[in-house]
Amino acid sequence: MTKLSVNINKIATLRNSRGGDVPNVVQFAMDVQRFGAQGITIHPRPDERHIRYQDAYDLKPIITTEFNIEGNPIPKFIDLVLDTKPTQVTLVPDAEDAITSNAGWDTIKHKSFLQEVIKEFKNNGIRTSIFVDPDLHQIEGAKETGTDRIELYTEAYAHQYKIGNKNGIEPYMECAGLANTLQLGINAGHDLSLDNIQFFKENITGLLEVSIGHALVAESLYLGIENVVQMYLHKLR
Ligand SMILES: CC(=O)[C@@H](O)[C@H](O)COP(=O)(O)O
Ligand SMILES: NCC(=O)COP(=O)(O)O
Repeated sequence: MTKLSVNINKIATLRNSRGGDVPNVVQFAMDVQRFGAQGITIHPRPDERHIRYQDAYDLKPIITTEFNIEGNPIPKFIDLVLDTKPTQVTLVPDAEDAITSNAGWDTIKHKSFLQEVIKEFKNNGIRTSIFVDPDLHQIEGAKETGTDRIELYTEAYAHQYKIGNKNGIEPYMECAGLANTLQLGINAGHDLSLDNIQFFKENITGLLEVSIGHALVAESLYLGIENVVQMYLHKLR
């Protein structure tokens, strides 16, 4: 079975755009779990433009499923993760000014750094995952870091699928095959959506978890808008 971890960054983006507490990210996380999601993902960024570090502390007590915190392991992030002890930490090499995550780790170049931080998280009972491009050398490098899992960066797959090229799945299938052989757990994320998720799932053996945020929130707006407009019209009769 593949677990669905809902990334709630975009809920925090909406909240922050007005100040105040609407929508409430803690309530949203509770509801999403009640609706069946098997995990909650957050990706606090250093500028706290969406999820704030305080959100991680507020969410921790209400998460009854799996709590996944993603981010670049700068000292402030490492402290947050060690303090809140999520189920899983996903290390992402994103630049401070990146609009969103745009590359996986160079697991060969950063091997000793990754080994060091992964060891610290694992010593504290936190499962580790590292964000990687679908490249066989990077999967081999990931194994050397000691990580429990990899998260396949699916932006390229999503793009190829959107333009009608289903062959875009092939590098992911090869990497998943190697990861399974190396006994690395497989997660995936970035730009996964209702359109492309089923084909990905059907072709990736051993897919343990997907984290989905941007498309899931946009789809929720589209799929919910008719109902909400009708509710307003009803009140205005
Ligand atoms: C690692 C990854 O692909 C996601 O965490 C994604 O980067 C979401 O982050 P933003 O919501 O800041 O775009
Ligand atoms: N790890 C990927 C993630 O959490 C969500 O990415 P996206 O669905 O917002 O692109």
